[in-house]
Amino acid sequence: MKVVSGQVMQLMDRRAIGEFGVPGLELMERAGRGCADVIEEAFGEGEARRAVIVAGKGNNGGDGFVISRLLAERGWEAPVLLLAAPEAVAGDAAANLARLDPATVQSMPQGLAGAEVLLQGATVIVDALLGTGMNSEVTGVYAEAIDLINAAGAPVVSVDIPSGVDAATGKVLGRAVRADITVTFALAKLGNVLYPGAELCGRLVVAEIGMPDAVVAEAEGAHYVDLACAAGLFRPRSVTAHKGSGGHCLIVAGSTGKTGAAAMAANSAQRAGAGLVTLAVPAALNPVLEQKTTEAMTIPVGPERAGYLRAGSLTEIVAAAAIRDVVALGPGIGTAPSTVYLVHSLLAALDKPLVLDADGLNAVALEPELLLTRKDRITVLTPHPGEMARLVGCTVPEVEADRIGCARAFAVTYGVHLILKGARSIIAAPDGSIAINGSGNPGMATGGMGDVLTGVVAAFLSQGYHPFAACQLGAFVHGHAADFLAEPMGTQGMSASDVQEMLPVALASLAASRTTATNHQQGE
Ligand SMILES: NC(=O)C1=CN([C@@H]2O[C@H](COP(=O)(O)OP(=O)(O)OC[C@H]3O[C@@H](n4cnc5c(N)ncnc54)[C@H](O)[C@@H]3O)[C@@H](O)[C@H]2O)[C@H](O)CC1
Ligand SMILES: [K+]
Repeated sequence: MKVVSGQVMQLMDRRAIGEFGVPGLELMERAGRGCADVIEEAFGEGEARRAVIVAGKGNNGGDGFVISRLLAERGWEAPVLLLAAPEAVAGDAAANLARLDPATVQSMPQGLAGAEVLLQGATVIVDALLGTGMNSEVTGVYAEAIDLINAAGAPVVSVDIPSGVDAATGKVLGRAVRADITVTFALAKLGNVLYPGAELCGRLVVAEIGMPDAVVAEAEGAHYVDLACAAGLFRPRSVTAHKGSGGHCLIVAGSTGKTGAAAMAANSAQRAGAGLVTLAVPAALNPVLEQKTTEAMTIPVGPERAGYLRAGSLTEIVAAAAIRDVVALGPGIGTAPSTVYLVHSLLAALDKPLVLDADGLNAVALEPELLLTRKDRITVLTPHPGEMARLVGCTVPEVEADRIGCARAFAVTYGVHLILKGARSIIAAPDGSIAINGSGNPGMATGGMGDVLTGVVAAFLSQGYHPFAACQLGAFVHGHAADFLAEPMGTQGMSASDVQEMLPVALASLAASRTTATNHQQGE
C-alpha cells in the first residue's frame, strides 16, 4: 500500500482536477459519500440516529457538509457545528455549505461556550475540522473543538485524518482528536500510519474517490508494509529445496557477557528460514555457544582465551565469509579498540552482503565514511534511534523528529540499506525509496529483539532476496511474530527468544496469505 504526505495528496488533487478534468466537487462528493457509507455501516442501526458534524472552514469541512447532506437524505439528524463564519468558507466547500438547510448549521467562529449541548445524545461525532491543509499548531476555537469532541464520550469518525495530526509525520500539533474510525481518501497519508497519528486514527478505512490511476501511480510516496505487501514479497520454499538452496549465514558475534546476542542472532537466522548458519565467536566463548545453539555450526575465532574479537582475526573471518552467502556482524561484540579496528577492516575486506548491527554500528559511527569502501556491495544497517544518532552525529530527539528524513539521508549518502527501528520501523534504500513497517507491538521493547532482527534479515539476504525486500520482510516478519505472541501473552514480559521461536509461524502466515490471494485471483 502506498502512503503519501498531505502535501503530495494536495498536489494529486490539483493534478486530478487540472490535468485529468475531474471536477473538485466530484472528488469532494465521493469523499463525503465514502465517509457517510462507513458511518451508516458502523452506526446506522437503530431509530434516532444523530451525527454531529464539527466542521472547519476548509475542504475538510466541505467533506463534512457532504456527509451532513447525505446522512440527512438517509434519515439521520445531521447538524453541523461550523467553526467559522459562513462567509469565510470558499470554493467547493462553500458550494456544499450552500446545499445545506441553514437551520442545520450553527456557526461559532469565536468560541464554543454552550456547544456541549449540541453534542449531547450524538450517535457519532464527525471530525471534519482539519485535514491535509493543517499547517500550524492548533489553538483557539479549533483547540476548544478538539477538546469538546474528545470529552463528549460518543464514537468519533475523523475525516481524512484526526484533526491536529500532521499528515506528513503523524505528530500531534498541539492537540488532536482521538478517533474510533478514520476514513481517508485515495491513499493513506503518512500521518495515518506513523505514531502517534496511527493510534489516534482508530480503524483506518481508505475510500476510493476516483483519483486517476496515473496520478496515484506517479505520486511520490512510501510503501506501507502490511501482511498483503509482505506476503507479495515472500517466496515460499520450493518443494525441491535442500539446505544448500536455503542460503548460508555467517554470524560474527559475541563477547564475554554477551553470548546471548550471538546465540539469538544465529538461532533467529535458522528460524527465519536460512538453510545453514555458522557462528563465528571469540574462541573462549565457543564452548558456551556450542551449548546455546544446536543447529548452528560454530567457528572459534582468535586466541584460545580470547573473550572478544580482535583485529588479528581479519583473515580468518574473511576466509569463513568466502564460503557463505551473507555476513551479519555486530551482535554482542562489544567496543574494545581491537574489535572496533576489526570491524573497520572487515567493511572493506568483506565482499559478501553484510548486515551491521549493535556494536558493529557503534564502530562504524566512529568513521561512517568507511561505508563508502563498500560501494557496489550490499550493506544493511539496523540501528535503533540511539545508534542512528551516533551514526549521524546528532541527538536522539533530532532523529525522532524526522525519522524518514534521517534514514533516507544516511542511506542515500552512504549507499546502504537501513532499518531505523522503533514503532513503525523505517526502511530506507540507497535510491531514496522508503518503506514503513506495519507490524509489531510494545512487547518488543526489550533487550535482544535487535539480535533477532539481525538474524532474520540475514536469513532473507542469504536466500537471494533483493536487500530492500529483505529489509521489508525482515522487519515485517519480526513484528508479525511478536504480534502472534501478543494475542495470548500481552505485551509485558515478552522475550526476544519468544519472538525467535514464533518466526516460523509468522512465515507460515505469509505463505498462507499468498495462497489466499492467489485463490481470490483465480476466482476460487
Ligand atoms: N483527494 C483528497 O484527498 C480530497 C480531499 N479533500 C478534503 O480536503 C482536505 C484538504 O482541504 P484544505 O482546504 O486544503 O485544508 P483543510 O480543510 O485541512 O484546512 C485548511 C484550512 O484551515 C486553516 N488551518 C490550517 N491549519 C490550521 C490550524 N492549525 N488551526 C486553524 N486553522 C488552520 C487553513 O488556513 C485553511 O484555511 C482533505 O483533508 C480532505 O478532507 C477534498 O474533499 C477533495 C478530495
Ligand atoms: K479531520
